[in-house]
Amino acid sequence: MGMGNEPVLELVKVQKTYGEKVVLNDINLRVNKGEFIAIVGRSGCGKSTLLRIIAGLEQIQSGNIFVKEEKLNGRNGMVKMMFQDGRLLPWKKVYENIGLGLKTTEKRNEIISLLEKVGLKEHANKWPSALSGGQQQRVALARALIHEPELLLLDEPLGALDALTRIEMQDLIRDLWMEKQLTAILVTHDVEEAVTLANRVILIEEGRIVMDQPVQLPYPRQRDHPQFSKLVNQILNRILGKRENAVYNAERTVNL
Ligand SMILES: Nc1ncnc2c1ncn2[C@@H]1O[C@H](COP(=O)(O)OP(=O)(O)OP(=O)(O)O)[C@@H](O)[C@H]1O
Repeated sequence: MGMGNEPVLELVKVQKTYGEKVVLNDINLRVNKGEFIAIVGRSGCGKSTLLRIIAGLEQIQSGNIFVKEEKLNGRNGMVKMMFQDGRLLPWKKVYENIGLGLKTTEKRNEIISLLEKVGLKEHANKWPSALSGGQQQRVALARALIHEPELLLLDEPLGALDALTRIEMQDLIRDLWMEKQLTAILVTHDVEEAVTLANRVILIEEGRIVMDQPVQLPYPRQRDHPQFSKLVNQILNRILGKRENAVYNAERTVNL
């Protein structure tokens, strides 16, 4: 993976408030091309708000955001977001959902190729309601990728899926990230998922970045690798803070 020094995203002293409440405070973050960042933290710490800001869906009170060294000002075609619920249009067929916003003939081959890559070639002409939750998320992923975004934002995209489908989707996301040399930011509750996918795990606590942990294990990540569970443990213990005796049980799914 080529992770150069070319910045795709830069946040400088970003502050976000809702009324009196400071939701994000002095956020400084630089993401280089080809990186896969995972953002973790307790519920309500500001993860989704951060992603929505980067997507240009929320205003900030102070600071600056640059995408490809261009100042971000509202929504930007270079950034695409995928949500926990696929947000597919139920009255459009699968291939139409992927091609939303494109002219009918435009990118036809790319749509077909993406359908193949996400394993849905046979389902191109179906309605979204005929697909499983996991398949719908595959469509949502293809829909984000058809625009060849400079930055892919993933807001807990696998949160509603069963454990097995989740692992399959993690593999798919990793493969596409590698193949297309994507730059991605994933918000997740699942520390194991973060360590499976990311080259950096960022922890937010009460609106501040309190940890920026590189993950140097080779891909594909082996969940039974001692370094893997060690790192998962370390991050979980950091999140859990003062509870010193907290022991992570790898057999259990931990939701924060
Ligand atoms: N539109 C809004 N108006 C007021 N407060 C908001 C709004 N959106 C979010 N907040 C508050 O901002 C804080 C951060 O919310 P955010 O959704 O970013 O957290 P999160 O870390 O993504 O949580 P979760 O993991 O539960 O999704 C929370 O205290 C939340 O109540």
